[in-house]
Amino acid sequence: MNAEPVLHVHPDQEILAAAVARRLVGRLAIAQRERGEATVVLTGGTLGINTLKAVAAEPSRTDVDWSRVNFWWGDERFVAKDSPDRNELQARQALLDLVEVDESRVHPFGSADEHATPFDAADAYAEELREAARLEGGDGAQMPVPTFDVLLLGVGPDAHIASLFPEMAGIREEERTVVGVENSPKPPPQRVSLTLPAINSAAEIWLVVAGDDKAGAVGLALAGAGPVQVPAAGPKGREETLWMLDQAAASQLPDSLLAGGETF
Ligand SMILES: O=C1O[C@H](COP(=O)(O)O)[C@@H](O)[C@H](O)[C@H]1O
Repeated sequence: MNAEPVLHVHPDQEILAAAVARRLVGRLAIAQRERGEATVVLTGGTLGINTLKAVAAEPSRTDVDWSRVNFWWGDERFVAKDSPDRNELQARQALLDLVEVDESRVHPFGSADEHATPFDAADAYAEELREAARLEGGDGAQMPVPTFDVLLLGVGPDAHIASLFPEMAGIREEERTVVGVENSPKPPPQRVSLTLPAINSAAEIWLVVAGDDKAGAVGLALAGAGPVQVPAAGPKGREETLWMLDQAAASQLPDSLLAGGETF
């Protein structure tokens, strides 16, 4: 059963990124103690990348054996492999290049150098996820994806998550685990994204959001809007759905919701 959303509000973006980083290190360390490995799904975006920089600066990061962390991505911009727009490149520069990762456990989306279209890249990623699920012995699971311990999501001012935009085909997808995206309202126009059912297979989903330009989207998502109009309303982790916000992003939430959350 999906957990009710949990709300944490931090004073500003910097403190928020540090809090997400500390929590992520702790969660990955626990998963490694329990299962010998840990799996995280990364997000791009300003706060997503700042969180990875905060992990690199976090003293407790040594609690995690980074060579036993599996890295996946929630979405990617369909551009050249060395484009600075790539979420993968930004994540590598922020964290993965600074810790000892095992490259066989790093799973970036294919790039525009490797695939003719974002739809081809989506098919290839779906196959990679299916194979990881098979190796885990999870063939009976509803979605052919491996166990995601933590899946990080940013939220756009239009309430998009990953590369699932309001009213577009991707957010309506119910069968596939990965979709190609064309005509994204946010540049670059071609993208690849996990679908909502794949996202919702994660044990814990953390929506990390900062800035008053996101406050309207956060307010609508937590007020119970529908995911087609407000994609950020859709994520529901199997064990936890955690919203980690700064005060600006939380500024349009009603007092009744804020009272049920934790303010730091
Ligand atoms: O393009 C993207 O945008 C979203 C949100 O980014 P932000 O800078 O507004 O926080 C991000 O979650 C996604 O991964 C990325 O591809």
